[in-house]
Amino acid sequence: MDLRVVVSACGLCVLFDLLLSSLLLTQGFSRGLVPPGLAEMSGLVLALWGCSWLRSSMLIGACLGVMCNRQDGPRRISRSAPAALLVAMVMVTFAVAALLALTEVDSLKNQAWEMGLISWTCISSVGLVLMWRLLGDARDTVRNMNIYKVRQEQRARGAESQRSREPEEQRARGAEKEPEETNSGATLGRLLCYCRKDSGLLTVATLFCEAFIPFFYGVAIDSIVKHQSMELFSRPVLILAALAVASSLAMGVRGGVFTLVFARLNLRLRNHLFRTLMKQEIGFFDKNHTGDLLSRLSADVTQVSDLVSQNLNIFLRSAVKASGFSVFMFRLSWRLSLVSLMGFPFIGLVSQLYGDYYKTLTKEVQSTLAEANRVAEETVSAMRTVRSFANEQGEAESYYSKLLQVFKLNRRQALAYALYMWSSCLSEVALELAVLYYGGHLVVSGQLSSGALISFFIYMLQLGECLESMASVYTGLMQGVGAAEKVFEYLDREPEHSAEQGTEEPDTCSGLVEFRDVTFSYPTRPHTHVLKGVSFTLHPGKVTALVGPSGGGKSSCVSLMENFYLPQSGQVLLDGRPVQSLRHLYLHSKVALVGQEPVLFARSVEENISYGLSHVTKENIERAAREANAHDFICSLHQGYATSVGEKGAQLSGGQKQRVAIARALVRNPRVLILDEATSALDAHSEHMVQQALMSVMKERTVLVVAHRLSSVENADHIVVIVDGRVAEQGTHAELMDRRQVYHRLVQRQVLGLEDQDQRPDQKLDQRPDQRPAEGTGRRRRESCDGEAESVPRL
Ligand SMILES: Nc1ncnc2c1ncn2[C@@H]1O[C@H](COP(=O)(O)OP(=O)(O)OP(=O)(O)O)[C@@H](O)[C@H]1O
Repeated sequence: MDLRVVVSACGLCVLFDLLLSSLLLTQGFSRGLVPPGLAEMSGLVLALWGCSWLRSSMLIGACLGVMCNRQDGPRRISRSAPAALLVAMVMVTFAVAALLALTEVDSLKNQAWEMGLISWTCISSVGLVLMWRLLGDARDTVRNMNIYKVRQEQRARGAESQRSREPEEQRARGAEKEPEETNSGATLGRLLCYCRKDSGLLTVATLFCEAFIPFFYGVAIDSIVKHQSMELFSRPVLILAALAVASSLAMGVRGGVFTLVFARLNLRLRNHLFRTLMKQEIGFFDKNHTGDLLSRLSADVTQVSDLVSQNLNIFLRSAVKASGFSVFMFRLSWRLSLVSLMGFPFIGLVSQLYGDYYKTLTKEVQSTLAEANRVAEETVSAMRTVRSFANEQGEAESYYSKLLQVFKLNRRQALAYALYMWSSCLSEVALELAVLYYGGHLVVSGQLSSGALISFFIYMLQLGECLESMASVYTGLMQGVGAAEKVFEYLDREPEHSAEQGTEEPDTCSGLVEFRDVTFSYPTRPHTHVLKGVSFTLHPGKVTALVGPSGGGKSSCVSLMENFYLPQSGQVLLDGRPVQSLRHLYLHSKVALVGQEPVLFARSVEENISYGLSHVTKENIERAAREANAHDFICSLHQGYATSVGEKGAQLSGGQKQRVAIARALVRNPRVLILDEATSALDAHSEHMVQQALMSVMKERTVLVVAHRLSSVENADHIVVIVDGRVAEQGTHAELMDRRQVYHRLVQRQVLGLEDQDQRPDQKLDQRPDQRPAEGTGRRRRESCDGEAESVPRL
């Protein structure tokens, strides 16, 4: 709302408050405070009138504050909202105390003006809180408009030049949307929506019969103290026994329901989150660490399900019980009820402050824990490298430092909890003493029986427990909301480039692939063009080889053919249709990739070969394995095709893994076969065998070979040389050799054996299977210190 409107509204409220309070006061006094004893109360009534001045000065001060400091003022007012709430609560409490004091003097009917002042004090105290909130949320729209215009002009005047000076990584980060400020209420609402399916189960949690127990305790005590009759006494005792049995039964049912709801919610959230992750574009996985994603999927989801199911259960039960107890309390004594209700808002305020603080801490704990998980995950998955560099101690230290950060946050949580417990216990005891004191006064003055006081006291203790549970639910839910906000962040994420958006599914596919003037940069480095206007064609039935120095952009071409990323300009076409317009399943049944670093799943050989296909016969699997020259070694494994290959295929040699990966591609009978250095891990004999086998399957297909070895390139029908993201030259082996340019130089270097000298030892280590990241694309290249991809002169 606009600042000026809110300030004007505040001014009107102040005026009205002062006028009405003064009117009520003067009317009361003009009656001359007739009833005996009421004159003693004049100080109290004057103090109530004084409250209106306090409220008015607070509001006037706040208005002046926001008007003088339009930028920061509302934010500061918003931050001081708990203090304003506290003042308002004190005023309401004071008004209720005044009401109780007046009841001691005369019937309330005879004190209408004083009652009016008390009611108005309560209403206007609530109004104070509302106006405070409005001031906190108010925005100076005129000023914002002006600032917006100035910024627009500045932007138009050459913000571009400044942009070009920004570091690239920073801009890449900026390209990601700024995380919007999250609203706990909205998150909670969404979480509750997830529990909607369990609403039937959750209502069972509201089963209770404890509300009647204290009442019958009072009846039993009165039957002895007042009536001194065993006959009257035994009836309530029997009822109490029956109630005890029923309430223990209800408690058991609630426990079971809670566990069931937790399991159902956990199942739904995890399933939904994993499916959403599967839909994300490959660039998302380049940007986010595996450890972070796994942390969301496991720790955060469990925490959310646990806290939500547990807290919902407690909240529902406590809310129903609390309303039952309140009814009984008001029936026993409305005055005592008012005294006990006076203290609860204060306890609630402490809980809210604690809950908000706890939510912030929880978010920090989650992020730090995710970082610790990432370190652990990275280390464990690269254990061979860690061992070979003898860096176990270093990794343990870096994991420990992350754990220490978590510990420090946990320590703050512990301190906050201790303070919270101390303050809430203190306020509870103060309240109990106040009720006991006032209750004693009522019993002594004959306004209440002793049995009713005992019943009331038990009700109040139980109501306190219920409200405490509800307050702890708030804290617990805030903790769950902190974790849920992170889970929802992923659940809400729409993939920038969805694999599922293609719809076309042509009946025939000849396998003609065209790159038309393709320019491309990775989402993590949006301003570095990896491919710059690349154009070439892959013809059906022909083998095309993509060669060039390392980091030139060969694998990036493969990624685009697989529709892992979208080019910034230009098109990649399959049979004249852009690959992103084709249906996901269709594209990947026609185009099969054997990656540079094939990743196998921790399943059997057979399951790995038939991966992603629902109906594939054993004969087809064996045929593909034979074509990939893998059948013999698979048969020699102890369980043949049923042998498990271990995590990422760790129980197979590099060459065996590559042959299983080739079989996995061939079993789909693809029109386009991409071999991205697919035979690089094979020894000379195996490579020859695989190539012989591939020769026959290549005949009717479009084949793209990304290779470094001369042997796998020279027989290709067409060779495309890619250097620094551009097509440097293309032609057959003979043509390119005749030209004596880039290709010729690359071949010469390999023939002369210079390649090995150019590779540093760490580069060779990079090729260790345990260090290789995901198949095909997720690879990050080695970089020299200045960030440029190095050009190792390989073919
Ligand atoms: N996922 C990625 N995110 C950001 N940059 C990447 C990514 N993958 C590769 N690159 C960069 O893109 C450039 C081209 O890499 P690409 O893998 O296409 O080269 P290549 O010719 O296949 O190299 P090699 O012969 O070593 O396999 C390199 O500079 C590399 O650092």
